[in-house]
Amino acid sequence: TDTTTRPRRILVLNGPNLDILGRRDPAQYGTVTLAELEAIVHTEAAVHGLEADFRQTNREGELVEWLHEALDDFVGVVINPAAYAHTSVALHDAVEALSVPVVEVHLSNTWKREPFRHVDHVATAATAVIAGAGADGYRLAVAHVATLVADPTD
Ligand SMILES: O=C(O)[C@]1(O)C[C@H](CCCOc2ccccc2)[C@@H](O)[C@H](O)C1
Repeated sequence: TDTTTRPRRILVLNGPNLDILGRRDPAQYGTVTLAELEAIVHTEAAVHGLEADFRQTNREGELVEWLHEALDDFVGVVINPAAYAHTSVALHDAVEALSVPVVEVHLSNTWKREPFRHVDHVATAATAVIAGAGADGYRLAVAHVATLVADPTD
């Protein structure tokens, strides 16, 4: 019998333009970089005995295919869909297909910004949404997924 316990993994997904975070537009997103967000996520995941798989892409279909991995391979998902939150029914449907918790995060408070950011197709399928808390929102999102997936027998 396999007595080794496999680490419980969460998937942390980042959408378009988050790869240039910190290089431009400090007014909206501060000086935080994607690498700094990744460090925050790995640290918080470890606090809860979870392992985070942190990814970024500018391609909508890649986000859809990565979400499909959470059907079998992950206990929870944190996603910053970036601008695709405001446009993508495909991401809505992929999130809706999942049975594991999905927590959406936006660095900025999108409700305080341009009207075109007040549509959020991912939010209408997600378990929870954290917007406007900056980098701390990523930490909070990981902590919330940890709460939702906590094993009572641990
Ligand atoms: O607040 C967020 O996290 C957003 O998801 C960030 C997206 C933008 C990602 C970063 O885009 C940059 C654009 C220029 C310079 C630096 C980052 C934006 O389209 C969403 O409405 C809210």
